[in-house]
Amino acid sequence: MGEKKSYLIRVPCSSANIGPGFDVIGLALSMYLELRVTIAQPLSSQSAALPSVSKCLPPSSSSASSLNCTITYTGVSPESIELDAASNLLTRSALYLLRCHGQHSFPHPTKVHIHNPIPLGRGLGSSGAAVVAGILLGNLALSSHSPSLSLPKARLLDYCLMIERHPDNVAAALYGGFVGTYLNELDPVDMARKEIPLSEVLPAPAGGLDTGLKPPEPPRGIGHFRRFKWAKEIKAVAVIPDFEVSTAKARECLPTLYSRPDMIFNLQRLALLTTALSDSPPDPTLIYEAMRDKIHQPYRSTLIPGLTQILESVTPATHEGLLGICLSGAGPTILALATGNFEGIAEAVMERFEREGGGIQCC
Ligand SMILES: Nc1ncnc2c1ncn2[C@@H]1O[C@H](COP(=O)(O)OP(=O)(O)OP(=O)(O)O)[C@@H](O)[C@H]1O
Ligand SMILES: N[C@@H](CCO)C(=O)O
Repeated sequence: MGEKKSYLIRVPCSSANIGPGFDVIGLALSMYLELRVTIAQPLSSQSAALPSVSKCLPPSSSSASSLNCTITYTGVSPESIELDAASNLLTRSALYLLRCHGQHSFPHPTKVHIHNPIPLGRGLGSSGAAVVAGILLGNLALSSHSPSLSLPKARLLDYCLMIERHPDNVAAALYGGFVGTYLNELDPVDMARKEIPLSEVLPAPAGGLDTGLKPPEPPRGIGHFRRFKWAKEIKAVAVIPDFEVSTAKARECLPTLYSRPDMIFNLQRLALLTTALSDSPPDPTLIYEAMRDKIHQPYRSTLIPGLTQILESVTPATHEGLLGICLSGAGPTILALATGNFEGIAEAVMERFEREGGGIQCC
């Protein structure tokens, strides 16, 4: 084993759905999960041209080495983040990719410092960012052994989609920008492979060398994305309530069947929304209407006190600069798109959370 090389992996948080685009639309925002990674290089690959990294941040907490990988962490909710590589979502995602390629642990020694400002379980794609960062880490570890093994982004998206099974957050996190996504209709064999229980793709904890088992590889081309244009005047304001809503719970409260009028309501708006958000100057009347939704927000209001009142009362007519407003991802964060008056809009949402939501504070 020769020298060590350092790398920086930076993945944005994201807001999914943007109203009517449930499981379709993702918007990357400017808050980043960062990994500072040091991997020992086999002598044969020392000459490979790879990104460099600046100094690591001082760790707040660290783990003993597991599966050849030591994790340190700074950022939000340190008490909720596993520091054992066999249990941490990020390193388990990396191990999934490595094990599909016959490597059962990280190159010895691998050090990963995670700096995470993305609040967990608030609808800002923390898990999507963690999965994308983990798959990028796995790809880095794989290519450190043999640069020719490095996988293209489209294939990395397949790996991400085996773990986080809706494409909106992971596509925005992996590619950046404002994206539309779909899942392909796969042939029956590949479809069955895609539906393999998550516990088999990502066992928790991930076993050590002794498991010897190869996990199910992703079918090729599970999902596809397209980046849309975004009008430069439009900025995002995220109001983050001080409580968590797990995405799993927020999906359980949705119906399995929808009425034709509700589906048509969403399709009509979604068809206009992506263009409306690229138009300069933006049209508040069109965007506010195009961000309305009938297939997830009304059901999620049971988990998020005050949601309905906020969406109905904070409008372009009442708040100058506002274009549209929606639940961010599975919530509870509220996402407002605006051209100005950002603080006034944020204060109005916070005030209504406190009043209508029985004293909910925002952080
Ligand atoms: N950096 C991280 N390291 C380890 N685990 C993480 C990390 N980020 C998120 N997680 C895991 O993901 C969970 C949150 O995922 P969840 O899908 O419920 O919400 P979210 O991704 O923040 O919101 P949304 O999917 O609505 O945008 C956390 O409770 C934690 O278990
Ligand atoms: N589209 C997903 C995003 C959250 O991860 C949902 O709303 O459940």
